[in-house]
Amino acid sequence: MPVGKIFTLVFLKRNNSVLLGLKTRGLGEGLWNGFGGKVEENETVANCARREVEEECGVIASDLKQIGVVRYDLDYDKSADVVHIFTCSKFDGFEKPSEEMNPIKWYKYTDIPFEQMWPDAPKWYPFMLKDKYFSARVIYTDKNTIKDSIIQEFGSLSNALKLAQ
Ligand SMILES: CNc1ncnc2c1ncn2[C@@H]1O[C@H](COP(=O)(O)OP(=O)(O)OP(=O)(O)O)[C@@H](O)[C@H]1O
Repeated sequence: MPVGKIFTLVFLKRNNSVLLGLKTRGLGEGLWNGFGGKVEENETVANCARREVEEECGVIASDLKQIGVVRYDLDYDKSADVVHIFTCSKFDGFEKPSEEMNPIKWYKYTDIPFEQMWPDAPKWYPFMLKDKYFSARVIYTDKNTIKDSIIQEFGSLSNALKLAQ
């Protein structure tokens, strides 16, 4: 399947909590998620991650670390979307809601609202929360139904990223 859209998704971390926002519009509306969006033309993946965090929750990320990638094979539109996953535990400024993510809330790692999130989140969040390099592949038959998924942990980012190609 050819790769279609490329996204970033960033998780800010503090004291065993992760910052999530409720998406107010578009893709994933009404679901809690990290901060991110489509990589624009002539933009690196890391720059997109930094830009989206600032746009969506007002902080400047200073130690963004890519830890994995999730590849979505969408049977219904015959393309694969790729989401590059980052964590960040140092940032400047105070987090605040935005037009796209409102409200925002720090969730304890043990208290993540999976019932109001994308259905694949529980499969790979455990790796993200522990900052383990991973890649995940999720096959959707329609927008709400996962046909199959494979998650693998890696010793290095470069190996984890092979799935994104
Ligand atoms: C089955 N497919 C998918 N499953 C789970 N999550 C998906 C996804 N496809 C996209 N995502 C998430 O959606 C976020 C923002 O997407 P989105 O609002 O479209 O990006 P962006 O802010 O650039 O949009 P605007 O053009 O500004 O509205 C993006 O970080 C990513 O976490």
